[in-house]
Amino acid sequence: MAYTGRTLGIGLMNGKPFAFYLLCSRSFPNRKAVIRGNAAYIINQTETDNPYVSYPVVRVNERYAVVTNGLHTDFIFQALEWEKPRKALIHVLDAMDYERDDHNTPRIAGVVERGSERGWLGFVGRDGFWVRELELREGKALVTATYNVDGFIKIGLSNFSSARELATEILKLPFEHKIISIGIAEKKDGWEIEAAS
Ligand SMILES: NC(=O)c1ncn([C@@H]2O[C@H](COP(=O)(O)O)[C@@H](O)[C@H]2O)c1NC=O
Repeated sequence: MAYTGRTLGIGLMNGKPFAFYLLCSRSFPNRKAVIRGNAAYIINQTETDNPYVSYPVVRVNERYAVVTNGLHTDFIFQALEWEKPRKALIHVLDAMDYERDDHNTPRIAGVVERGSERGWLGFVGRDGFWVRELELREGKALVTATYNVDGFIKIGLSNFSSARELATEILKLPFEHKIISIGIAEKKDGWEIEAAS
């Protein structure tokens, strides 16, 4: 598979929604994930002027989990206080647009809802913009990425029963330049967030 860069997915396992993030990077491999309460952050550990390589990557509340490849995580999460996921993704991705870096790197985003078998993916690039509300299928992830994925692809996953197991499974996927994975899985009263590297 060609290099996908930042890659994320949403799906259903054992009847419960999940989401994941897979940080793949050629240029900034020295990163770490920090999980704090209801949020996770990607932190770049080398000196750089690039504004796109450290960011809030996950935010959850008792209803939604949001995962993205940039600062738009917080804006989408906040918009969910007054609008549904499809509208929140449309508004925020349209407002923030793609990254003004050397690659015109797209912004990507995923949202899942506790107790729901529907999920949402969004993408804004220089030449494309889409937001989809999707039916989640048992044992499958719907996956999009910054580079070389046309829309989204469907990937089958081995059974997992925790966010940690999900993060470990995701690291086994055949994507290039994998650095960190983050699993987000439904639990009794919210979401579990775990990272693996
Ligand atoms: N979110 C991230 O972790 C992230 N990592 C790298 N980028 C951007 O993508 C460019 C290419 O990075 P790479 O060669 O690692 O795929 C970087 O110069 C940077 O502007 C990112 N921006 C969006 O994906």
